Order: sequence, then structure tokens, then C-alpha cells
Amino acid sequence: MTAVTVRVPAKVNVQLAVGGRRPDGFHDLANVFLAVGLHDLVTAEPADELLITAAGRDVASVPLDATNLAARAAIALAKLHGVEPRVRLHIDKDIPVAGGMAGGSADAAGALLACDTLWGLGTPHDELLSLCAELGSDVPFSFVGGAALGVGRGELLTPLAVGGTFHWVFAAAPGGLSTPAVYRECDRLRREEGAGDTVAEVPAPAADPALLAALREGAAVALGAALANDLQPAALSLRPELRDTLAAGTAAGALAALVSGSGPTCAFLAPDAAAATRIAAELGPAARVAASPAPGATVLP
Ligand SMILES: C[C@](O)(CO)[C@H](O)COP(=O)(O)OP(=O)(O)OC[C@H]1O[C@@H](n2ccc(N)nc2=O)[C@H](O)[C@@H]1O
Ligand SMILES: Nc1ncnc2c1ncn2[C@@H]1O[C@H](COP(=O)(O)OP(=O)(O)OP(=O)(O)O)[C@@H](O)[C@H]1O
Repeated sequence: MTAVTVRVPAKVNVQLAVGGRRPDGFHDLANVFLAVGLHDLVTAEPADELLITAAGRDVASVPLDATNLAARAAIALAKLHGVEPRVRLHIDKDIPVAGGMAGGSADAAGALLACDTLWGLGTPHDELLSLCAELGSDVPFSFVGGAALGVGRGELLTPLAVGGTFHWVFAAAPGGLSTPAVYRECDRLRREEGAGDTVAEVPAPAADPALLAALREGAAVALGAALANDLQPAALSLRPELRDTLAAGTAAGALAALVSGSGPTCAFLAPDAAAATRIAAELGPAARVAASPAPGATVLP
């Protein structure tokens, strides 16, 4: 085999309920993930040593050393099988970097599948998912795609049924936001409000039955009414100007607007595909349309 290309989707969190900070520093979540049709491509080719190259959107912000999540994925898979990670990984980026859409996680999931296929390892699905969880809380979902409820730190997934296509507009914001910094700001705001920030102090997070029903029924208006992100106040506290972006999307006809995950990308749910195109045009050239759900990591023919 000479080269394997895997396509991996971005995600939006249609509900992100954040519980208290655990002793290990992570937060318990009820995280309703939806994969959306914005993709990175990860291509694995034989090489003498591990090499990362990247092209496309935000490419200057993508690390090309062993800290790249795709490199970490290749190293972890090779170690599991006692082989050397002799591979060139080329990442074609279309998912915003540090945008709250799990771009690095998508590349890790893509690299795992691409290397597993290139090296002919046939690693069982559950072992690949365990490797994903070691690489990051969002990586298992990037691998499976579709829609899922993630509990624990977001890595323990239950697939969810989706009864239709949802149409989104995504407005990337320059600069990115650091995920740990956004969780820290969430804790700080909670302490400031006197609510406390630990597992003992914050109510356990739970998925909203109305939101799950809206997904199951493919009901865009009901989904729009139920969208919720507990990290949004923290993202807005760090980036107050995102309020204007959210308001602009709603004024342009979105059913609802929210920050995607840890931000700063803003997500707008549109009533249909034509409305999504109109809203994107009003928001400007940085806005992109995408439909959901999208499949997880997929080897391209
Ligand atoms: C915001 C989300 O994107 C929503 O899906 C995720 O919760 C973040 O997932 P991720 O980027 O894969 O995060 P990880 O690489 O696992 O963790 C990065 C950092 O985010 C914080 N983190 C992440 C997940 C979680 N449940 N609680 C946390 O507090 C921790 O500070 C952690 O050190
Ligand atoms: N393959 C990769 N693509 C992009 N960034 C990467 C990659 N590997 C490592 N990184 C690093 O990870 C940081 C976070 O990038 P990423 O695009 O994964 O953020 P994100 O989409 O906000 O993550 P999430 O939504 O999972 O919290 C970047 O600033 C970059 O330094």
C-alpha cells in the first residue's frame, strides 16, 4: 500500500453541561456531540521516520513536531504493536485551529485510522477507541462521528439517533482560544458567583431530554430552543466581542446561536439549507455552511 487518506469531521456541542472540577483536573460532562460536514484529510504514506506536513486553513498554527496530535496518535499506535512509526502524515486542514471544533482531535482520529490501515494492523475497534481516549477527551467522538452523548470527561460515548439533517453556519474567529484556559475561566466565574467549582459543589451534569428528542425527531426549531453550552459564559468573558457575532447571526435569521465548545467559533442553526447559505453570506467571507450529522473517520477510496 502506498498511501491512505482518511476524512475526519469537525464537531459542534449541541449541549455541553459542565459539572465540577475533579481531583484529576478534568470536569465531568454531559456532552452531546454532533459531527458536522467540515473536514480535515489525513494522509499516511510510508517514510523512513515520522514526518508531519500540513496545508490549508490556519496552517501556520499547526505544530509540525511530535506535539501534533496526529503524530502522538501514530506513535501511540506503533507502540501498542511494538513497531516503529515510520510514516509521513500530511494534514489538509479545513477545521479551524483552536476553534472549539475539535480540529486536533479529528487529526488524531484520522491518523490512527490511516496508520492502522497503511500498516495493515487491523486493531480492534474497542482498542482504537481506548487509544483515542488516551489522546484526548474529544478524540473518541471524532473517530465515531454521527451524534453521541459523552460522559466522564467526554470520552465515554453512547451513540444517539438523529432523525434528519440539521443545517449550520460556522463563523470562525481569529486567534483561537485555549481549551484549558476556558475551563479555568468557567471555574473562576463559578467561584465568583459563590457557587463553588468542585464535583462536591456543582450539580452533576445531565443530558436534556428535550434536546435528545429534538435530535431524534430531526426537529430544528426544537433543537434551536434547547442548544446549551456551559462554557459559553467563560468564552464570552475571555472574548466579549463574540456577543456581537452571536447577535449578528440571530439577526440574519438563525434559529439559535451558540459558541462551539470552548470557542471562539460561533455556531448558528439555520431553518434549512437555503437559509444557512443566506446567513453565511450576511456574516461575511469567514462564515461556512455545513450539514449534520456527518460520518466519523472514513478511509477514502
Ligand atoms: C471543550 C470540549 O471540546 C467539548 O467537547 C472538550 O471538553 C475538550 O476536549 P479536548 O480538547 O479533547 O480536551 P483534552 O485534551 O482532553 O484536555 C485538555 C484540557 O481541557 C480541560 N478539560 C478537558 C475535558 C474535560 N472534560 N474537562 C477539562 O477540564 C483540562 O484542563 C484538560 O487539561
Ligand atoms: N493536528 C493539529 N491540528 C491543530 N492543532 C493542533 C494539532 N495538533 C496539536 N495542535 C495544538 O492544539 C491546539 C488546539 O487546537 P485544536 O484545533 O485541536 O483546538 P480545538 O478545536 O479548540 O479543540 P477542542 O474543540 O477539542 O477543545 C492548537 O493551538 C495547536 O497548538
